[in-house]
Parts: sequence; C-alpha cells; structure tokens
Amino acid sequence: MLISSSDLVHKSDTVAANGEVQLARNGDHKQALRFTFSAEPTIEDIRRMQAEFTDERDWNQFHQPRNLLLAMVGEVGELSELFQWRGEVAEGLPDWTEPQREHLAQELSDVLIYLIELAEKCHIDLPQAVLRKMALNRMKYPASKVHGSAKKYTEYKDSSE
Ligand SMILES: Nc1ccn([C@H]2C[C@H](O)[C@@H](COP(=O)(O)OP(=O)(O)OP(=O)(O)O)O2)c(=O)n1
Repeated sequence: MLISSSDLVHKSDTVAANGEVQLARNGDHKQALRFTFSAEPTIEDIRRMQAEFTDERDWNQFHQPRNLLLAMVGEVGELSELFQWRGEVAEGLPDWTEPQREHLAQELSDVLIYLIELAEKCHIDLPQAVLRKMALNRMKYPASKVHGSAKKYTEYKDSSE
C-alpha cells in the first residue's frame, strides 16, 4: 500500500523493528508514531541463549547473583556514557549516526542480558513478575487520577484514602 507522510500520524499507528508501518484508524487523535519490537526472541528465549553461552564457557562459577548485578550496573554505566553531556535527545534519536545507534543497541542488550540472567539466578520468573508489577502500577497510578501528571504516588492527596 502506498502511504503518504500525512497518513503516518494517527493514534495507534506503529512502526515495527523491521521498519514495517502498521496503520490503525481508530480515531482522529494525531500522535507520534509508536515504535514496536519484533515478537522474538522472548525473554525466555534470551534466558536460554545466555544460559547456553554461560554453560559452554564454564562461566556459571562466576555468574552468581551479586556478580551479575555488578556486571549489569557496569553496563548501565556504559549505556549512560552514550548520553552523557549531550543534553536531552528527541525520541527516535534523529541526530544519531548509525554507528552510534548500533553502539546504543549493544549497550542496551548488555544490560538486558545481565538483567535476565540475574533474574534467572535469583529464580525470579521475570515475565510473570513484570505482569504482576504492571498490575500494581496500574492500581497505584489510576489513569483517571494521574493523567498528564508525573508526580510520585505518595504526592497525591486523595480524600477517599
Ligand atoms: N563474564 C562474562 C563476560 C561477558 N558476558 C557477555 C554478556 C554481555 O552481553 C557481554 C559483556 O561483555 P564485556 O564484558 O566484554 O563488555 P562489553 O561488550 O560492554 O565490552 P566493552 O567493555 O569493551 O565495551 O558479554 C558474559 O555473559 N559473561
């Protein structure tokens, strides 16, 4: 389908990681395009692949929870360096070069890989934990109450509480 740039600004339109644009026409609200991920690999896929990587190298002896946490924090530091001193950056990082974007992709991946292995080694079922936490977040921050405000939940004075 041929689409013009003006077609690409509707609520719910998405751009998948492969660049494919998914159009939705469920309202007249105009919003920025929403970026989406590929469906795979899943978090469990990444856990399994990293477990294989670790097993093949006999590295489980080093990959205890505390070491994984420190490794992850180190990678968060490397990730932070990419943004350091640049000032605020716009969504989609329009001013970044492809090598810079690839570097960012690698640092984000390092953080995620260590996070997932840390959860595994702590026997936390991360996908299910995320579901539970998001349900809690929705209860703590009802959209009707907090819409458009970034205040912490403790700052809301609710007469019904
Ligand atoms: N003991 C290790 C070492 C590496 N990795 C994996 C997980 C990370 O995705 C990546 C981290 O590799 P490096 O420690 O070499 O860190 P970087 O890839 O960030 O390299 P650099 O520090 O040179 O930027 O490799 C791992 O699982 N266990």
